[in-house]
Amino acid sequence: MDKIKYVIRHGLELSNDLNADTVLIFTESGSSYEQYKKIILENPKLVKTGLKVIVATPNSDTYFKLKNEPIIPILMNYGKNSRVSTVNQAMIVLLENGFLNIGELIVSIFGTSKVSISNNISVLEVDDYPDFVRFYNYISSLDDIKRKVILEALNIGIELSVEGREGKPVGTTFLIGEKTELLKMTTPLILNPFECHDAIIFDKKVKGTLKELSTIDGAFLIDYIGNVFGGGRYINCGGAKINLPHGLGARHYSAATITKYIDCVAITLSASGGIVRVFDNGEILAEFKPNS
Ligand SMILES: Nc1ncnc2c1ncn2[C@@H]1O[C@H](COP(=O)(O)OP(=O)(O)OP(=O)(O)O)[C@@H](O)[C@H]1O
Ligand SMILES: [Mn+2]
Repeated sequence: MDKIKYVIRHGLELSNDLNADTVLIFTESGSSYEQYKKIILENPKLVKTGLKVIVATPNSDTYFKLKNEPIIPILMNYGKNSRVSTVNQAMIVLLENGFLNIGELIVSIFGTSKVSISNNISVLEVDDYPDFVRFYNYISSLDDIKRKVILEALNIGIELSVEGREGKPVGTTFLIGEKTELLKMTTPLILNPFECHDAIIFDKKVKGTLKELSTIDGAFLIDYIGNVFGGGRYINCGGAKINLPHGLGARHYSAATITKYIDCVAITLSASGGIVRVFDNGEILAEFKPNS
């Protein structure tokens, strides 16, 4: 039996022994999933009834093939990330899409030719991610479109944290709220790159533009239905009593402050460390460390 099969069978046996709720398989080409199918054909008992099988791939062809399979496929750009940050990113994607619930136990498996069992199989508990759980509870209380806009901005922040720009780390701020209020509380540092453009955050071209423009100073303004209507905006409000951990500077204080003054959500990406933070009502609601 070739090495990948051992790793996957080992992962499935572990999920069985632990009575896991979910098995999360990572595959680029889809070959690990093919191996999984062969193994369960030979040992059907390895997949307990009710076990959720999720297959994550960065390859869109593989993703479309998986869509016809009796599993949950997810397309996520994890590239050459470390296994730990890939699993972290997958947890965020799965929680965002409601594929995982609080209290669940997950066994994640990377089928790979370079067998280093050490980081090919990991056991994760959703509750080990209190930030995710807190954020998950908050985000699931929002109406559908608002939730999707915030998650999309978060995704862009997380991808930017992993990718940087021209090989360098970037920092930026996304403010999601009511247009007139956000415009009132911010001033333009540059001519508005989104002026007279119909820019919707879900549009791939807009996502690319936001990533490209993340190198400029200031914040992006997005309304609750996803229109990106401002960029390079300076948050012009201070004086609120804000308590943040040491080491955070003006980007984070301004993001926290504006969420204290008006009803909006701020998402920051720190240029020093790549941590993505979500602010609501002057506090850090969640921190995501995609590169940890
Ligand atoms: N009031 C503000 N409104 C919008 N953007 C701001 C504001 N203050 C700072 N920034 C942005 O944050 C960038 C970094 O500033 P600073 O280093 O003080 O923040 P920080 O919280 O330490 O963030 P980082 O962790 O990214 O360094 C600035 O170059 C600017 O682009
Ligand atoms: Mn700084």
